[in-house]
This record gives sequence, C-alpha cells and structure tokens, in this order.
Amino acid sequence: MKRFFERHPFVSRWVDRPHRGGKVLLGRYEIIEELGMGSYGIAYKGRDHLTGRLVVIKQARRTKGEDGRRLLQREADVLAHLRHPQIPRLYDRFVERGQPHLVMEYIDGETVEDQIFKLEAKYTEQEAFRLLKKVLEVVRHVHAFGIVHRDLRISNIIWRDGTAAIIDFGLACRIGEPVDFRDDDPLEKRLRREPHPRSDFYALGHFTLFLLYSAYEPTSDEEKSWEEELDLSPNARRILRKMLQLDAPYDHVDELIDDVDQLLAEPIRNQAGAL
Ligand SMILES: Nc1ncnc2c1ncn2[C@@H]1O[C@H](COP(=O)(O)OP(=O)(O)OP(=O)(O)O)[C@@H](O)[C@H]1O
Repeated sequence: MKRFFERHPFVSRWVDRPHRGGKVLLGRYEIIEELGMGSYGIAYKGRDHLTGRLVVIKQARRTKGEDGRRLLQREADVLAHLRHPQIPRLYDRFVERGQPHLVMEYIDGETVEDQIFKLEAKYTEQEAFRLLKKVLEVVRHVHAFGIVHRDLRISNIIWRDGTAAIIDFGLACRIGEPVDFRDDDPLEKRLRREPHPRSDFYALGHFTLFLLYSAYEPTSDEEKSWEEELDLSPNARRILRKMLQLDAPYDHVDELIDDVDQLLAEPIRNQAGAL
C-alpha cells in the first residue's frame, strides 16, 4: 500500500488530509501554514493561543501507517529528553482524528540548504569549519545523552542569530540500539544510519562538503573527486577523510572538535591556497 501512495502523490495527499490554515486543534493550536510534507510527517507553523508562542505542529502521515506513527513518537520521545537552546523543545503531544501530533518550539531562521541554494551564500574553508564547530557543539549534547541523530543534512540545520540549531529527530536512535539493515542496503545507507556517533560525523562530512562546494567554480567538465576539485588545507582534508571514513574514523565528538579547533587556529590561507 505504501508503494501505491508513493507512486500517486495526489491520492496520498488526499488520504493524508493535511490540516488547513486557520484550523484550531484542541481549542488551542492554530495552524498558520504548512511548512512541508516530510517522509513520515506533515509539519505546520502554528500559534499556541494559550501561551501566544509560535510553534511547529507535526502530524504523522496516514499513508505511512504504523511507520509514520512510530517515527513521530520516536521524535517526540527524543525531544522530551534533550534540553538545549539549539534543539527544539517538545511542548506537547496529542492524538487528533486518530493521528498522533507533536508540538515543538518553532526555530525562526534559515536552513543551511536555503542559505546555499536560495540566498547563494558562499563559505570559505574557515567559515565552513566554524559552522561545523557550532553544529558539533549541539551534537556533543545529543551524543552525551546516548543518542545519535542519523539525519544531519543541510535541510536539518537552521541558522538563527549566529547559532546553528538541529531539527528533525525522527531517525534518531540510542547508541548501540539494534538496527535492521537489509542485505541489499547500499553502503552509503549503512554509514549514515549506523547506531554509532560516527554515522553523524559521516553525515556532517557531507554537510561540510556542501558548504565548501558553495564557493567552488568548476574550471572544466571533467568529473573529479572532492579532493581534486576543492582547494583545501592539509588539515581540512585530513579531518574530512576521517569524517567520511576514508581513513580511521573518529570515535568521539571531542576528538573531532579538537581537530576542528586546531584548524580554526591556523593562519587563514589566501585564495590561491598559499599561507
Ligand atoms: N522546529 C522547527 N522549527 C522551524 N522549522 C521547522 C522545525 N521543524 C521542521 N521545520 C521545517 O518544516 C519543514 C518540514 O520538516 P520535516 O522535518 O517534517 O520534514 P522534511 O525535512 O521536509 O523531510 P524528512 O522528514 O523527509 O526529513 C522543513 O522545511 C523544516 O525546515
């Protein structure tokens, strides 16, 4: 059934029946607008009339059946444990029309994806690693609770007033929790979803490459690897190779933060790559 809905998005939207703008849930949470339909939930910007705060209301998608409900509950459980200014606070959870909903803090800012693709931000090596460091400080808090996020992408990092917030904890799991991989799952999926801190470092390696590529101007049509295309300092290359598990990976976030600190303390290289 899930496959059918994936092939027929119009039918799926009709079955998911997203809430309309202006609707008030539980006599309290007003839907302002739909923010997006994710893989298992529909997110709305809303207003809590009791507190006056802007909130995000997330509803499990009917078409995702039990999986959708389970992932939404999972996100709520994880958010309930984490208390950090750069992680949305869980405010409430409830069931409406048979579908679980959660209410969390609205993070007012731009995703890094929007920064790169809509606002055309360009990151130098130092800027990219400075942003990575901010994300790692939040990740340190998550890992300290024995949790890995497993979905750290440019669309799940929100830039707000000089800080980086992490959202979308639907795939988060406990470190060491058994994970069912299928025999035909690609290596990439295993590396991103492993219940170990290194899966977050792997994802953040790709996140950092996205930032670095924002300032890259191709000089030929020839396909090359990131190591050939990007003009990186030896330290940046070494850190990325470990994050991407091309060399022995980092085991703990503190090792990675130490290396990033060392890179940030280096004299800034000029555009030609010389010191
Ligand atoms: N706490 C939040 N504060 C502000 N915006 C949020 C928050 N949570 C989610 N959003 C925004 O809502 C939209 C939908 O997010 P959601 O995490 O439900 O799905 P997604 O990232 O689009 O897809 P997927 O679930 O497949 O990763 C995104 O644009 C996201 O930036």
